[in-house]
Order: sequence, then C-alpha cells, then structure tokens
Amino acid sequence: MADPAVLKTYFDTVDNLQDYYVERLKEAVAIKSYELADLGTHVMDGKTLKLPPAILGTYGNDQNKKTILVYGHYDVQPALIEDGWSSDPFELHETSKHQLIGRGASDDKGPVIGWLNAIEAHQKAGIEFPVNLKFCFEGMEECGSEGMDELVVREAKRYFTGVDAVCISDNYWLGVTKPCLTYGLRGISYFKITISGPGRDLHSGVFGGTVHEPMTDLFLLFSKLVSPSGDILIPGINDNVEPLTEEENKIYESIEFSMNEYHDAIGSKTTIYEDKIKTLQHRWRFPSLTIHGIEGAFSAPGTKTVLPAKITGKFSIRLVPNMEPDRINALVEKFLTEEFAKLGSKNTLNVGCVHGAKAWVSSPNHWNYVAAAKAIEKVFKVHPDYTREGGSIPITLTFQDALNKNVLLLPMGRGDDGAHSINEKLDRSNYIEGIKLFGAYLHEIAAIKAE
Ligand SMILES: NCC(=O)N[C@@H](Cc1c[nH]cn1)C(=O)O
Ligand SMILES: [Zn+2]
Ligand SMILES: [Zn+2]
Repeated sequence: MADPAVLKTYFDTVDNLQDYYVERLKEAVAIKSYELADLGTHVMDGKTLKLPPAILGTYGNDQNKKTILVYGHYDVQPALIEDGWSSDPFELHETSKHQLIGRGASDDKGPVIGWLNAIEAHQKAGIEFPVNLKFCFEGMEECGSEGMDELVVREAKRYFTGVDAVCISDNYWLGVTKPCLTYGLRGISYFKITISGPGRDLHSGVFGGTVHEPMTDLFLLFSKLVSPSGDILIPGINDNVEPLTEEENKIYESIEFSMNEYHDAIGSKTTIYEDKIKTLQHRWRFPSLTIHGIEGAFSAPGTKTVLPAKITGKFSIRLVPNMEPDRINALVEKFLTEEFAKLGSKNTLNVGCVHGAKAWVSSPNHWNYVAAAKAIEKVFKVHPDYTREGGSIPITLTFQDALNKNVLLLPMGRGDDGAHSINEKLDRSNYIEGIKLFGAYLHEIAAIKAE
C-alpha cells in the first residue's frame, strides 16, 4: 500500500496549486491543435500533408523502479462558435458550476496536462517520484493516429524498452459520479463515398430533372446502410460478432449506470433501448454505423438552389472483437458498388476506407489495474466499476501487441463531458482529483512492487 502520509502531502500540494493548474489548461486549450502540422507526411484527399509530431519524453531512469508509459493526444476535434458553442471554444472558461468549458478540456488536453501537473506537484512537495515515466503524446489521434503504428513498432525495442505497463487517460467515466477503469474499446473503419457527375455545380432550375444528381444517389446509398433502430444492413457485417452468453449478461447487471444520466448526457430521451443492459451492450460489444456528414453539399443558411456536382459522404462503423477491418472494408465496398449499380445512374462512384483500427480488450486482473483501483479508493473512497468504451483509441492495441505489456485506460472526465460536441467541459473537481489519481496510481504501482 502507498504511504498515506506521502499521499496526503501530494494531495494537499495539488489542492494548493489548483488555480495555477486551471490557468495552465487554459493556455493549452487556446492552442488550436487541429491546425498544427510538422513532421512526416501522409496523403489525404489526394494531397500530401505534413503530420504533426509525436512527443516522446522520459522522466527518471532508476533501475529499481517500474517504468510506466503514459499516452495522450494533444490534437482536438475542430470547433467553431457557429456550431453552437456558448463561448469561444478555444478560450477556456469556468462556469458557476465549476465546469471548465473549452475544446479539448476533457479530450484530451486535461489528462495530458494532468500528467505534467502530477510531476510538478511531486517536485513542489519535495516527494520522490515513485516510478520512471515515459511519455508518448501524439497529434493525430482524432484522425485515426496516422503514422503512429509505425512509430510504436519501430521504437518498441528502442525508446519503449523497459516499459512495464501502459496507462492511457483518454476516455470518460460511464456516468457523472463514479470513477471507472476501462479494459475494452471498439475499433473503427472510417469510409468516404464520393459521387461525381456534372463538371461543375449547376442551377437546379436550368438543369434539374435532366441530369443524374450525385446527392440523390448518395442519399439512396446512405439509406441502405443502417436502419433507424441501429441495425447495420450491409450483408455479412455482423457474422463474426460473438453471441451473447448468460454469463456475460450478468456482468452488466452490477454496473452502476443510470439511463436518466445518459439521457442528460445526450440532451434528449431518444435512446433506442429503454434499459441499461441493452444500452451498454450496444455501446460496447456490438458494432454500430454512424453517418457523419457530406462534403460539397449546400449547408449554409438560406435557400440556394444549387445542384451539387460532386459530394463526399462520410460514415464509420465501430468494430468489436473478431471484426477484421480488412474484411469489413471489402464487404462495405462490394455492397456499395453493387447498390450503386442498381441505381442506373451515369454518375461515378468512388468508395474507400480512410482509416481503420481493431477493437481492444485487456485483462483487468493485472497489477496495473489493481494499482489503479487502489488509487481510486484513496482519492474517491469508492471501488471503481470496470467498463468497456464505445469509442476508439487506435494506438491502444498497438501498444499492447508491440510492447507485449498490459494497457490500462484510466479516465479523468465524466460521461457527460461532451467530447466531440459543443461546449465540451471538464469539471474542475475531475481535473484536480484526476491529477491526484494519476499520482496515487503511480505510488500504488511502486508499493505493489515493494510488497
Ligand atoms: N477520445 C478518444 C477518441 O475520441 N477517439 C476517436 C478516434 C478516431 C478514430 N477516427 C477518428 N477519430 C473516436 O472517434 O473514437
Ligand atoms: Zn481522445
Ligand atoms: Zn476524441
């Protein structure tokens, strides 16, 4: 067990520094990190773009201590005030309810800065740091971690040598009150469908009714992908999904999860399922298909009577264990090609997967999880729930496989933080208690080693 007196000194120091830490997060949020570009290149939409750098760092090199690799990402989802934000998304501000609102506050700048704050609090408190840390902070996570697999595989026996376990803080509590440890993620296959016809955008009054319209074709294809109740309609997609067992069903019963809180996080009661078990299962262990948007379509206010000439529809499928991205991609491309042929349109279809990642499931009995559970008990005075996550962090499985080490997901934010949405927030208490949690987790790891 970690020394309670050391933890108390650390916790008190974090409490004393909390306003300073909020200011630091403010500086991080102000960086529009979907615009950063630096090392390496990748090809997107036929253009060669520079990749932002991954930041690798080391803190401590004591052979008698365990080495923990901490991963996070400094890139964020795009955000514009016109999307409906109540204030500038890149100016962190605190509400009267002590919510820190700003793009990336929860996903993932709060946790990334949180690790750095945990180190600094040790320095300021004069406490010996309990482990060696290695950092890996990337800037492409929100675009499928382009370039990262190669980096991790290449550095597995170089920079990452000596790593004993991995910790990622890039997800959320299941609800709004209880911390959790997360041992599974869904994977993702992200697709673009481009349909082109006329050589330029046209006047719909002059040309409408006389040309095959790309938008009409796209909507017909979109309508074939998924039913309103979430069933994926592409043949073969569900073939490899593991059937539910009685035993597995029981796991979900004990998990603390409120449909009311879930409705609050969604902002409506429009859930497909009424009960928690089905909702959790469809979030964690069944695939889902989401249509994200259309590039090239008219979307501004007003009544422009344009006939768009070329449009790109975007959708993704969240994958579960046993679903191989290559097989899924082949099924999707075949299905869409056949369905498009049935339309009898003279337009041109181009369909492809832009990035993919497999699902990940870990072993929550490992000492990495045991240490984190003890730390949660110290900071929050509760035993955590063990959860899976519906989102994807593509690099997780790569760390597990390339380093052959256990990976833990240790979330800082709450289930209603609104990641990827407008008014993303991180509660001040989650930020500050999260910094305590990170430090306590590292102390519990050191204590397990000494036991
Ligand atoms: N916090 C994790 C997260 O938001 N991950 C993204 C990853 C992704 C993959 N392709 C595009 N983004 C997610 O949407 O799950
Ligand atoms: Zn993230
Ligand atoms: Zn994200």
